[in-house]
Amino acid sequence: MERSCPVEMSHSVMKFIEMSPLLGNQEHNLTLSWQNFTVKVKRSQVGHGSTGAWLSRLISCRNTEEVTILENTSGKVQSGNLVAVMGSSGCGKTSLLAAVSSRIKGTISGEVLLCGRPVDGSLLTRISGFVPQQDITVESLTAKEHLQFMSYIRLDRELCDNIRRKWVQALFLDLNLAGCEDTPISALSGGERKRLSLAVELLTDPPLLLCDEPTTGLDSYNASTVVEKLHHLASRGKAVLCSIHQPTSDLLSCFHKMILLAGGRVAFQGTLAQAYTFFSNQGLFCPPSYNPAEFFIQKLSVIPGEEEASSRKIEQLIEAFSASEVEQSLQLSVPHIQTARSSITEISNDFQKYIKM
Ligand SMILES: Nc1ncnc2c1ncn2[C@@H]1O[C@H](COP(=O)(O)OP(=O)(O)OP(=O)(O)O)[C@@H](O)[C@H]1O
Repeated sequence: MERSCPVEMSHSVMKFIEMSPLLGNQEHNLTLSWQNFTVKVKRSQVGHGSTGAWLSRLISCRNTEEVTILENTSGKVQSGNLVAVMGSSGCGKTSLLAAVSSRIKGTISGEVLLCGRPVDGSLLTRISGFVPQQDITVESLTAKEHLQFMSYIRLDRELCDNIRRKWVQALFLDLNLAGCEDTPISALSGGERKRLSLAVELLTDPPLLLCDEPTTGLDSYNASTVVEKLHHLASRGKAVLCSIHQPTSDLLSCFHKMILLAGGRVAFQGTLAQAYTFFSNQGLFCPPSYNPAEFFIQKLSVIPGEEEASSRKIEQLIEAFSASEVEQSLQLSVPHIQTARSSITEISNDFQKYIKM
């Protein structure tokens, strides 16, 4: 049965309607920062050598070891900014996105701050949307059925069907998906599929968006439509943190800033211009015809056969960056207001306004 709009709407429904400026500008002034952030996880340790491995599997008795996947990282993303997280495979891009939005299990030290104030993980998950690398969908549903279904899961139950439908419609238009509303998910193109995953996260209109490698597996046209959309969302006031694998020069220029990771540590963060300067100051000059993202990532990758030498060079770059002016000014620009940790139940009005549901 359809839920019609009651005369007396609940506070949360009113707030949803008032705060549905997806198609207009949002005036958020949010800074998410993380400081001295270290994440350790437990990993199963299978015995070395074929007998050990075989025995471990046989008796299902694996030891676990604690591995550090992010080490002493600091950084920030602000409303209005699209920030790229880059680095070679396994450097910690996904872990960073998951950790700063409190979506990772492990031993975590350091602090995540919202507008300079320490915040509770449940608040972070509620004010952020996370677009995973791999989506989980029912392939036989059409794009519209999927988004409508997700709207029942994600949005306030009191929201009337008329508003819910309009919101879903607005998202389809906004993400250039209007032509494929009735297409089964299994038949969507890679780009449409990514934009549908983005639409699901935008249902709650979060001020903070985290996207894990949204361009992986897409051709250059579809990759650019996805990144342009993220840029557009940032320009309308969202803070967007997005991991990405070696974007083309054109795609990289859509990002306001970049964070380069190596072995779970920050090797650089700042603008593209600052990256050119930093690497040049280290004697690493990106040739004019070269893709800068590829160049920077290559300099931060361990080269097979030259593990020791390349690891030493990476270590030097990390140390040089932590002593650089860019890093020092970044540290100074992150406010740190000493207050008790804000939780979902005791948040101030400042944060309450960011929560939709
Ligand atoms: N839950 C976990 N348990 C054990 N190891 C983990 C866990 N999560 C991440 N790791 C390890 O941490 C490292 C970083 O992983 P992460 O997925 O963040 O890298 P990435 O940069 O996103 O890689 P890719 O570009 O290949 O997707 C990897 O070596 C990975 O195996």
